[in-house]
Amino acid sequence: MAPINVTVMGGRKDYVPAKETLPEVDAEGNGNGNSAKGYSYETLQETANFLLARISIRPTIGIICGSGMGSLAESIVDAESIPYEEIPNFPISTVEGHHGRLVFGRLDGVSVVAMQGRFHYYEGYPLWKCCLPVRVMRLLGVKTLIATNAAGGLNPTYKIGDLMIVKDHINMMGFAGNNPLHGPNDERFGPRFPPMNKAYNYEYRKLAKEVAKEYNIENIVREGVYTCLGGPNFETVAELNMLKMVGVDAVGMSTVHEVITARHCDMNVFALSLITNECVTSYETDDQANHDEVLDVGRMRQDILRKFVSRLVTRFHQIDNASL
Ligand SMILES: O=P(O)(O)O[C@H]1O[C@H](CO)[C@@H](O)[C@H]1O
Ligand SMILES: Nc1nc2[nH]cnc2c(=O)[nH]1
Repeated sequence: MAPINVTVMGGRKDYVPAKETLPEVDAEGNGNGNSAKGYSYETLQETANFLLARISIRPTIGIICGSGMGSLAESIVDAESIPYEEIPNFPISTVEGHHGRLVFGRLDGVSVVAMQGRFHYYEGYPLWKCCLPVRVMRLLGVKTLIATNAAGGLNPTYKIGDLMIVKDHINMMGFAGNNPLHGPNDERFGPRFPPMNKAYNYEYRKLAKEVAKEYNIENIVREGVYTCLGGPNFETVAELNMLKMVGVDAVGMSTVHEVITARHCDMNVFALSLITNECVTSYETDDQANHDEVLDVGRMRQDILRKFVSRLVTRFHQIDNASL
C-alpha cells in the first residue's frame, strides 16, 4: 500500500498560542467542556454573597444585553458597576460589543441588574458557564429575566432593525446533547426534568405588544421563534434554508441556554431579538453577515430599545407584584 502523505503544518511566524491572548476557560471541564458539571450551589452562593456585600440594592429583574445593546444599561440610575474580572468564579467577556460588567441600579424605580456583556459557547465556555450569571442573579433574588440578543432575520417579512419578541425557541445544540443542565442535578437550583413548553411568559409577551402600541412602534415589533447555533461562523445558505423549513424566524448564538437555565430555577422569562441582518438564503447574492453590521444596527436602535425595555421593566414589575 502506498504511504499516506502527511503534510506537517507549522512554522507560521504570526501564530500566537491562544493561551497567551485569551482567558483560561472551562477550568473544570473534562476536555470538551460539555461534560463539565458546573459550579456547586455553595460556590455560586459565595459569588452571590460577594455581590450582595458590594451593592446596596436588591435586584428583582435581570437584563442581559445583547451584542451592541450594552447601552440598555445606560438608562440605569444610581448605578453600581462591577467588572466581571472582580467577581469570584465569573468568566470574562471576550467579544466586541460586550463590555464585561454587571450594572446594578434602578430603571424607573425598579431595582435591576444588567449584564453588559454575555458569555457565548464559541468563546470557549461550556454552556453551564455561559449561564452561570443567570443562576447568580437568581441567588441575588432576581425573579424575572429579560434576555436581549442580536439575531439574523430568517423570516422573509422581517426587516433590519425590527424587534422580535421571542415566542419560543428550538434548542438545536440540545439536539446534539449539549445542554446547560447536562450533568448531575442539584434540586436547590431546580428539577431534573424541567418543562420548557411555556418558557417565554405569555403575560409578558402580551404586555410587550401593548407597550409597542403605546410607543407607536408596533410596525417594527414582531413575534417569532429563535434558534441558537454554536457559532462563531454565520450560517451557510443550506443551513438557513433548513432552519426556515422547521419554523425558525431568527437565528443567533445565545439566549436559548440562558432561558433554559432561568426556567430551571423558576424565573419568568422574556426575550427580545434585534434583527441586525437579513439571513442570506440564496446563492445569487454577494451579501454576507458580519459582526460590524450587527453592532451598527444595535447603535441605530439604541434609543428605541432603551425606552422599550425600560417600560417593559416597569410593566413586568407591576404584574409580578400584583400576582404575589
Ligand atoms: O446573541 P448576542 O450576544 O446578542 O450576539 C449575536 O451577535 C453575534 C454575532 O454578530 C453573536 O455573538 C450572536 O450571538
Ligand atoms: N447565528 C447568527 N447569529 C447572528 N447574530 C446576529 N446575526 C446573526 C446571524 O445571522 N446568525
